[in-house]
Amino acid sequence: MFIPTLERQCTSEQREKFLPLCYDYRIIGTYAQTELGHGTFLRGLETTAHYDPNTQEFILNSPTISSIKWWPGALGKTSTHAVVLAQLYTLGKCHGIHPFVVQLRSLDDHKPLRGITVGDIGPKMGFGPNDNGYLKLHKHRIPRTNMLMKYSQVSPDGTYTKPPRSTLTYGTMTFVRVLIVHGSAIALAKASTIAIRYSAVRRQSELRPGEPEPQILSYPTQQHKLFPLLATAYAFHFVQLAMMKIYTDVNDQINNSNFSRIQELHALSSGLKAFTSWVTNAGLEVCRMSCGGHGYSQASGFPRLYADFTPSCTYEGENTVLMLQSARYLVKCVRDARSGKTLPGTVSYLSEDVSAVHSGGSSGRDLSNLDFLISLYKQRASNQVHFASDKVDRGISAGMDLVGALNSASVHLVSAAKAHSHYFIAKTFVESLKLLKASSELQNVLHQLASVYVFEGIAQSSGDFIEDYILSGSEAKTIRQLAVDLLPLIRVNAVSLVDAFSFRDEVLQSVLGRYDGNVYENLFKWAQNSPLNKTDVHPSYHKYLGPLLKRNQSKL
Ligand SMILES: CC/C=C\C/C=C\C/C=C\C/C=C\CCC(=O)SCCNC(=O)CCNC(=O)[C@H](O)C(C)(C)COP(=O)(O)OP(=O)(O)OC[C@H]1O[C@@H](n2cnc3c(N)ncnc32)[C@H](O)[C@@H]1OP(=O)(O)O
Ligand SMILES: Cc1cc2nc3c(=O)[nH]c(=O)nc-3n(C[C@H](O)[C@H](O)[C@H](O)COP(=O)(O)OP(=O)(O)OC[C@H]3O[C@@H](n4cnc5c(N)ncnc54)[C@H](O)[C@@H]3O)c2cc1C
Repeated sequence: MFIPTLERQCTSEQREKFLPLCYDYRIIGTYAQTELGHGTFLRGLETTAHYDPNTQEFILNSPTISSIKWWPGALGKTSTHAVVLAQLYTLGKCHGIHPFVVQLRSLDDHKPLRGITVGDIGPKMGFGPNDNGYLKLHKHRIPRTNMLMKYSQVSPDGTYTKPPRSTLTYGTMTFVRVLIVHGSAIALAKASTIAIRYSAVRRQSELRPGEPEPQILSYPTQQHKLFPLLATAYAFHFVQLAMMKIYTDVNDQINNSNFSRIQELHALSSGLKAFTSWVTNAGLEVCRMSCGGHGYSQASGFPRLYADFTPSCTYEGENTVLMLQSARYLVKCVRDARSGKTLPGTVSYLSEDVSAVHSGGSSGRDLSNLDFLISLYKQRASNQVHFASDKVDRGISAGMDLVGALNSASVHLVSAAKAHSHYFIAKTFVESLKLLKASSELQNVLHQLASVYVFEGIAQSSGDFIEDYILSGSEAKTIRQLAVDLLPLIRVNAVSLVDAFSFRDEVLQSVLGRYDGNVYENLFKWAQNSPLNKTDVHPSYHKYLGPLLKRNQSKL
């Protein structure tokens, strides 16, 4: 995050000064924004940067215990520098959060500089090798030119020039949220690879006396656990490509001072980061549990995969908060649509009349047609966004201000943002396959994946579709069965579909997910290498177990 911030927020002179040092690893930096007391509420950050025109320096300070920077990756022991986000004060006025480059440690002996107290925040649930750290600033002075001034400036006499958009400071977070969508796709692909390969190797139970124990991948329940997640990994692969394309396009516009789509990008990246990381987080646990006891072993790779992925739901914007950000924009779009404004691409459906006639019992509609089903996802999203938006309007009519009305409707707003994200993902998956240049055989297999993703997505949220009369109960039942009917077809290619991710064993880090399937021998070898097995009799026997046993034996 240190380098992307410099690349996006530096003037050309600052780029020339700082970036070569980063690219050559002559300095190592972190992104120090979160504090002990604030991570979400950025306007509440307390670190200060007061400009001293006499020396043309900024004085950075951590005025309170809650203002200590807390969590930034590699801050504790590794980084020599940080981008520090602080409240900018000049000529007696506060101008809000701005980014500053601060050197933390000497480039000679790596010791913290004067005015800098820095260290590791202590052991965490995962990310063991990462020294997430704390930083306390004691009136630490930096040159004026260390404030990143691409968008806003402080002149030598202290005059402040404001940015074209205050939120441009938040640009790196948007970029990383887009990366996290990719990170979710990768993590779910890894978990699917481990679970499906192991399920092809593992044989368990005797269905009928005398018959060989079946592969657990042959059980419909095992397939129902794993194949929708496999399909989701493919869906997230295509959606991260689409998200990155939108990010790149909008970022190019921003670089040409066209800020018209910055809100749409913020809303989409926030919703997709939250949606994909929540779904992946839950999916990792389903994959682990589908591997039985061995899934719980470190040898499976799941404990580390989960412990290292799960903070994706928290960092770079806590997921609920980001869903609310996305929903806030959707509500605004409903208002714009009602006032006749044209809406941008990813939200244009909110101005369409997607109201459908209740299908009643036997609908005669083709419930296996993906284009038709995507229209139902659209209808569900539009209904939920309009419902939440109407809640906000009713709150305002009842005398609340906008903040109060948004807060009062926030549970529905999160549901609306989830439905919006889900529609975007399902639509993107189906549309991406249409554009894919692939053999008919491959198209057929990928169509099976897209179908099970779309069917299962409806099955798992059938309440949304039935409550709004988008589907009848019997139609929902039919779609649920369509998903189950697909499972044996996907079984045929399941192992090939995870092999296609091409994770090397060294990357997958899983005895269960080994490419050669040689699990049991390698589990035993792995166990023998466990530190506890260095000696047959563990040293603790002589200190504790031995005396205990001998003392009690003497009583026999
Ligand atoms: C292949 C890759 C694989 C894996 C890699 C993936 C990941 C690993 C990489 C890195 C991850 C490691 C560590 C994580 C690092 C961090 O966590 S850095 C710190 C992250 N912190 C946050 O994200 C803070 C979240 N909080 C916020 O963003 C804001 O506080 C808020 C938006 C929640 C609230 O802002 P407020 O100003 O208080 O409130 P608001 O009134 O809602 O917002 C004001 C207006 O600003 C707009 N806005 C907010 N954010 C943005 C943005 N980013 N871009 C554009 N616009 C934004 C908002 O929409 C409001 O606009 P209005 O027009 O409605 O007024
Ligand atoms: C592994 C890891 C690495 C990190 N790396 C970095 C880093 O490199 N740099 C950095 O600056 N930070 C980093 N962070 C910090 C991270 O960005 C924050 O933890 C994150 O932004 C969440 O903020 P918070 O911790 O204040 O949570 P909080 O916002 O306190 O969340 C707690 C609860 O409050 C709820 N909540 C908060 N606000 C609202 C609201 N307005 N409406 C409804 N509910 C709300 C949330 O939904 C959540 O349930 C890292 C964190 C972790 C775990």
